Amino acid sequence: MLKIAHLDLPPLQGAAGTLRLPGSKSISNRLLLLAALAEGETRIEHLLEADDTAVMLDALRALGCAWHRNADGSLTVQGLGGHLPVSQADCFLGNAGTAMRPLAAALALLAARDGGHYVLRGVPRMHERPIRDLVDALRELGCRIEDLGQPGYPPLALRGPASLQLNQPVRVRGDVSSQFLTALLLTLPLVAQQDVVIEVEGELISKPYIEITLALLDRFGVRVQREAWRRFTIPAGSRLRSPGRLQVEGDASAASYFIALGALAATEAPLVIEGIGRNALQGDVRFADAAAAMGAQIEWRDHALAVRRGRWPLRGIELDCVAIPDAAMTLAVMALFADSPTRLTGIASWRVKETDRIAAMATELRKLGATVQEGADWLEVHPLRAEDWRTAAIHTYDDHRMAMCFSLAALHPLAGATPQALRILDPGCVAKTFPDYFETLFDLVQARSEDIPVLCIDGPTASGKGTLTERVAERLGYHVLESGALYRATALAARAAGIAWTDEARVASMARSLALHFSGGRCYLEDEDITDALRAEEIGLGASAVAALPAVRAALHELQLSFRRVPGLVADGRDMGTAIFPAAPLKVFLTASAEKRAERRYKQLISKGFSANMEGLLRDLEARDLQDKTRSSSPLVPAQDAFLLDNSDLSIDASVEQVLQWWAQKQAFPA
Ligand SMILES: Nc1ncnc2c1ncn2[C@@H]1O[C@H](COP(=O)(O)OP(=O)(O)OP(=O)(O)O)[C@@H](O)[C@H]1O
Ligand SMILES: Nc1ccn([C@H]2C[C@H](O)[C@@H](COP(=O)(O)O)O2)c(=O)n1
Repeated sequence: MLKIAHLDLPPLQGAAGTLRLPGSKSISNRLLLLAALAEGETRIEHLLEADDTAVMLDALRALGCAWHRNADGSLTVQGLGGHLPVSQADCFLGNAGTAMRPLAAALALLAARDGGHYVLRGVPRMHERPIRDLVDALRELGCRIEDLGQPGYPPLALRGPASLQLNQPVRVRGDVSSQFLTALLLTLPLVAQQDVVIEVEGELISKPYIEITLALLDRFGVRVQREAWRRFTIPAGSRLRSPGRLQVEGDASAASYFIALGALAATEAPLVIEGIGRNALQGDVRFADAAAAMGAQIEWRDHALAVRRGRWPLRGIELDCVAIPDAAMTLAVMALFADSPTRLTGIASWRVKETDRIAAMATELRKLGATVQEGADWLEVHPLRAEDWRTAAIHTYDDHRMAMCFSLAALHPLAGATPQALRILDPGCVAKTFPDYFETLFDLVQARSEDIPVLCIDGPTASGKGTLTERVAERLGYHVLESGALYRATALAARAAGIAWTDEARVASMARSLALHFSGGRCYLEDEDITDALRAEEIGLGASAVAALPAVRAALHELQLSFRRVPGLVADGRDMGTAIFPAAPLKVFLTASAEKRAERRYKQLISKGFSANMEGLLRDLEARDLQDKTRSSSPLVPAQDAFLLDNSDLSIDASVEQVLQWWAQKQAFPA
């Protein structure tokens, strides 16, 4: 997950491959609540692991519900059988509407029936998201609900006991958010000693979400009778009973970004999206029809969608998006790639989501140069013409969907006109529903190699290149190439095979076939974790020896280039700026006095439990410097255009800030 201030995207060119969607947010949080309230134990597979489910799980635990993760990643919830073991709790629900609304209903009803005092609160934006319609419906039933802040908005206190009036139908508005009706449907079975009737006022929006609610209630043994979309009856004697085991389907709203990606950029082969298919429960899967209307070619499979570019440019459409409110945001960005305007209507609910999404979308699309008109419940986006494109820093308003859909703008053909397509501010906000969104995207997209930025950090041993590289890459969300590890692995593998480090042909042949891979900060040769073995001083000397052989350097050249992947690379070594990435936009040559470097290496070895001797280290380090500087092939010298950084008396943090400052000066968006 990227926890950085901003993410710079290079112009993207194509997309291919297969991805697995995270679990649906809407299904995950409904299932968690039902499983917690039901009788019996429920095992949930493919549950979404993100901020919105984390706050729900924390709240359930605070309410006395036990749950645990299983070795296979599934989650087991011990149902409470409709009775809370705690009579007081204060729950923080972040910005998760799918947790706030149903928990408010559940706790209001249980407090009324059994007594208790519960508080629900969230982040400041949650306290601006209306809940009055639900609170009014619950008050009409007799629940005692206190507004702790602005009336009609969280935070709320839910108290009891109170006498529940279930003889009359409970009325709830359906035209602001369907989550109010969902909250009542999920929780009224807790008090259904008699038939409980819910009547919807106004035209119900987002009906597919109610279908999800009804389908899940059915799995928990509650068969709600529905008359049109106006009247719902929970039969007397309804009880929530665990079905035992359940699977969460992939998130259909999250699928929209990849359906769009396929439509925009899968020109060779389809992009395969696993986790939803033709029998998907979620209404947002119908986003695929909208994308098809714009020109996407979509093959529906049982549990996957295969999407490729069809009509190009895309076709502008006019669509009532009331059934696909979340996924519809993606259409607004696709509209930039069309040949006629796209008009999205029925999106009034965007105004009360994580942010005012109509205003946010219009503002940010305009930053890219698009012409956009907006109304109370509609948005019209015009195709982005060549002369209008502008690279922009996209504000995401702490809204995961803003970050995800705007990343697609980097595919715009005009984005290639600038070295940096666009900047996404606060990309970490995707953690709400899709913590690995950007990593998933980067695995699927392609860019011209020369468009992918590289920062080179070269310098002598123990100058701190590796440390600086890691920190800078972390701050930019870029990949890392620790090229010394490739020479070290070659030396290690040669020694294991009994090949002398001076045998150029055999060592080079070994380097060409190295089965190396990096994962979770560890380095593997075949299946063996060689991370620690690589750091032995002796292997460092061996690496220096094999690195002096031109055939070995040539053998490792391609492998090093293959690390240049979207969104960017920070490469550390001796010849990154001079030989491997000579056109890199930023080259840093990092040095420190030999004494300081020996002292750092000494401390490093001792802290890892290795024995070390200062004089010996200084001697080895100077010998290595000499060998690296004087070899004929790619010697250790600063590139002509490198910035020199002597960090003998500079802390790690100060070195990182210096490099980031140099980098910012090279960017379209200086810090
Ligand atoms: N500016 C600094 N001040 C003090 N210590 C530092 C500084 N930069 C790095 N170090 C420390 O120096 C040690 C060596 O750093 P690092 O392993 O990053 O060097 P390196 O140049 O990558 O070495 P090698 O080329 O041998 O892999 C580490 O323990 C690191 O924490
Ligand atoms: N780009 C590179 C990287 C490393 N080497 C050689 C020279 C070093 O002595 C040895 C080990 O590197 P380290 O892990 O200490 O960075 O590998 C090189 O020649 N070119």
